[in-house]
Amino acid sequence: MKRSDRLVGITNYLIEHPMELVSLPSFSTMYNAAKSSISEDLTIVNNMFQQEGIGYLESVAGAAGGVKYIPHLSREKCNEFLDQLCNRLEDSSRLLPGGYLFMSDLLGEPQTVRDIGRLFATAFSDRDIDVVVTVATKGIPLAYSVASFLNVPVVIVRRDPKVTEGSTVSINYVSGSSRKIQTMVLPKRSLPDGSKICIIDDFMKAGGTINGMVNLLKEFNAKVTAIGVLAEAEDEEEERVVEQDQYLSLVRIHNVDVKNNQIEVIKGNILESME
Ligand SMILES: O=P(O)(O)OC[C@H]1C[C@H](OP(=O)(O)OP(=O)(O)O)[C@H](O)[C@@H]1O
Repeated sequence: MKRSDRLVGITNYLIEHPMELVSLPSFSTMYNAAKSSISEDLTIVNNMFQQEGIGYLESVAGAAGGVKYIPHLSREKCNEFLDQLCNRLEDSSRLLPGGYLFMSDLLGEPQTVRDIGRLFATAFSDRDIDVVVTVATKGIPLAYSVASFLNVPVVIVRRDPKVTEGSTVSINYVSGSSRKIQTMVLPKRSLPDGSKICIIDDFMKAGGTINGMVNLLKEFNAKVTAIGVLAEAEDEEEERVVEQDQYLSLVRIHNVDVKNNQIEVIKGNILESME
């Protein structure tokens, strides 16, 4: 097989299997090529990934070694995407009662959801994450996207117990959005003890929902190592229950002026977290 053909195959395989260790011998077998040729191929692919600003190959030495494709958007691509996101969201017709924003159209676009997942994975790929957790419903597509780039499973917290899920753990929390006591439920068998968790949600206002998930996960002796929200809104009435340095947001809803039907949407704090 020619090098040019191998490069197409190797590139596709790595992009399809982010964060997964692939040994050189397995590539040699896949493409019937010497390890030295594969090693040269991987150098070319790594250089191109970095030139394209889509990530890099991490080499793992030793007999059980190999390479991992680490999704990592360049700062330029992150800025470009966040600018587009802010422009699309800064549309006063999206404004909903209570300072909420209609975002379901974005959450229905596979390419937008993929880009959001890739951006969070860029910020979280160096954190030790076993599972991505979200709460039904609007956080679900984002959780799957982030999880696909981190190569980890998704666990979904419900707001009501289902007989089809076995014994469950539940906690009560106040979501600033509805200002009412709500319940969060997670089946006991959902998470191995001590799991390291990335929490993802679409929106954070008072932070009661995020905080609820943090408290629920304490019941599983889980460790929250990353929290990501697509959008955060400043909540005038409610004191934010999640500290600024505990979460990353892609965009921030700023200066909501319901009377004049105006909103300003600016970049969130995610870029500050990246070198
Ligand atoms: O920070 P808080 O003040 O708690 O609000 C953020 C919550 C509220 C809203 O969910 P809902 O629209 O209530 O529920 P769903 O996601 O099922 O649409 C959003 O998806 C976050 O989960």
